[in-house]
Amino acid sequence: MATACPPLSLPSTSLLCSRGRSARAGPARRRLSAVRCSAVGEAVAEAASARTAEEPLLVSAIRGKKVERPPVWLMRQAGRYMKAGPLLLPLHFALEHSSVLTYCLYDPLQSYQLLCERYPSFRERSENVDLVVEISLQPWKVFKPDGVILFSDILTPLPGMNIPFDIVKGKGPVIYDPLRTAAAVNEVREFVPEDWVPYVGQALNLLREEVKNEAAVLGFVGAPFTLASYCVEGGSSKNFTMIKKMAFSEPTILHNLLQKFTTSMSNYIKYQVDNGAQAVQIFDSWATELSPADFEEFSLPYLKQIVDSVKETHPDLPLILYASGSGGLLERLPLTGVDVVSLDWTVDMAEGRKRLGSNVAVQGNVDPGVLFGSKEFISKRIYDTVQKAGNVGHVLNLGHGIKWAVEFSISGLTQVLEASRHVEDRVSTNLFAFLSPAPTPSRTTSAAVGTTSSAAISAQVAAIAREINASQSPRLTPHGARRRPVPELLLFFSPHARLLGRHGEIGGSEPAEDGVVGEGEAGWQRTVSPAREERSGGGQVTLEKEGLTSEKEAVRRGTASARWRRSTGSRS
Ligand SMILES: Cc1c2[nH]c(c1CCC(=O)O)Cc1[nH]c(c(CCC(=O)O)c1C)Cc1[nH]c(c(CCC(=O)O)c1C)Cc1[nH]c(c(C)c1CCC(=O)O)C2
Repeated sequence: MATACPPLSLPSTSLLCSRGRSARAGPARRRLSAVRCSAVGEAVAEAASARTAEEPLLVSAIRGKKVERPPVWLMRQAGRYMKAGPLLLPLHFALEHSSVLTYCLYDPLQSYQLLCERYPSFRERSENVDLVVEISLQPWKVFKPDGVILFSDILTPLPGMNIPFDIVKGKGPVIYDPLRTAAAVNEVREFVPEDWVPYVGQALNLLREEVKNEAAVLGFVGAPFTLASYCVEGGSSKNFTMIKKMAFSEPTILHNLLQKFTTSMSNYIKYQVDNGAQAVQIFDSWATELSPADFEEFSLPYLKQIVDSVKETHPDLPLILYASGSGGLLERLPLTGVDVVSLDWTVDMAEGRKRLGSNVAVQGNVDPGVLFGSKEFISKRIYDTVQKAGNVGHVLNLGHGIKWAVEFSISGLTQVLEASRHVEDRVSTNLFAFLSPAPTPSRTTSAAVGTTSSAAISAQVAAIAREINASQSPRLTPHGARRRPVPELLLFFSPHARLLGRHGEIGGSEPAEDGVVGEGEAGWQRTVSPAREERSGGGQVTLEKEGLTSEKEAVRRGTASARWRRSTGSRS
């Protein structure tokens, strides 16, 4: 068998704002809340205890506490749907302490796509700390879901287990030497995350710093059977012929492999939580290819072993189990000991609840295809799901990941405002999470950011709409781009926006040196958070407004060039 490739070591200094970052020497152990994860039934009793700032809504909901609304996040929220073509957004912020009007042509809905162009290798994107943090944060900054999932893959640990793999565009995962013999399985090593994926620990730590407790930082791993299916099949599979052949003719070999994944994924979950993950989802996507009897032999015992091992050292860590198409296995899934079972949309939520029993919370289960529907249709389906799931122990999510073809409808604040007027119950905030970009943390509007009340969101959205109207910005289409309507969307300044802004066509040339990109007239300014600035060795990256004759001109010229300047002056 081929030897495993070493972890990609990418020069993160060439990216984003990471100059001189000092990664933590070791995993920072974070104390999770002392509240034990309890059964849904019991939890109602302790429901009076309100969520604290120490605990994100999602974690509270999983613990069975009564929460003001079901938390929401979307599987595959990082990346997949951010597929639209180039788009230039004129943005208008009146900064509180400055008369300078600041613009941003950075469109986060674009940025995953742009990053893919610049970093076409999935492994590169998912193994570089800066990119992982940036991509993980993109959907959170735009939509403010209650969970921020690490941008990574279930297969990321494979090289560390001596199983070389890659993800090939248009093809998916490829395992170069499929594991089909006892000898090949013997070569598989136990995974030591600290040695092989230090970028995962670093990224999780950074995500916790960035997200604070406004959302839960979610880690994830693949389940043994699902990982084994990729390794034995050599990649994605329709019929799972090879792994079934092994299971039914040489089960000992498969059990040996499953045990290796079990020990390794237990370690990996512990590593993730030690570095900041506040809940971990176990993906057993392909376990449902097994008959119930075979699930009991080839998946269930290993899942249970992982849960037992993790709960022994990390009893408070919420564990979520997802298996797509799990209707036939539903009663068996809680036997793993997980805290949450994620349902797909082929199961009715109310029936699913009954079948799972009261000792487990549920996640799901809106059909991802519903996102192709009208806003009214989406609202109705969300409302149904929330009602059927009940008040306690529900995390609203899709039944599977966002489909490739979905381009989120963010077609205007007016429409969203309209929706907010008509939807007045607790579903409304979830509706916002699905349908609208999160309000922007501009200084003028930051007061309401982070609140979950729909009234506050409406007020903020109205303020943003007024800002946009007042500025009467021209609607632009970038050079060479297909003409399309510009969403009236107010965006944020990401601490990582430098690279993205450049790709958003505000500057044309490559950086000569960190922070210096090119010459031009349009003016931009962004600030680096103190924490990040410290990590980047001090200094502030600014892109300043200079030589503009009008706002309109700034936006127009923004497509051509801009001047980035690195200043080491004071923070603004
Ligand atoms: C296409 C693919 C990859 N890796 C994998 C596939 C599926 C191939 C198949 O159907 O057999 C394997 C995989 N990766 C993940 C799962 C479990 C979830 C599922 O059932 O889809 C599975 C089965 C989690 C994930 N895989 C990824 C995440 C990222 C975090 C998030 O959910 O946003 C997770 C949890 C990211 C990922 N992983 C990959 C890409 C291209 C991306 C980024 C964009 C996208 O979502 O398509 C490569």
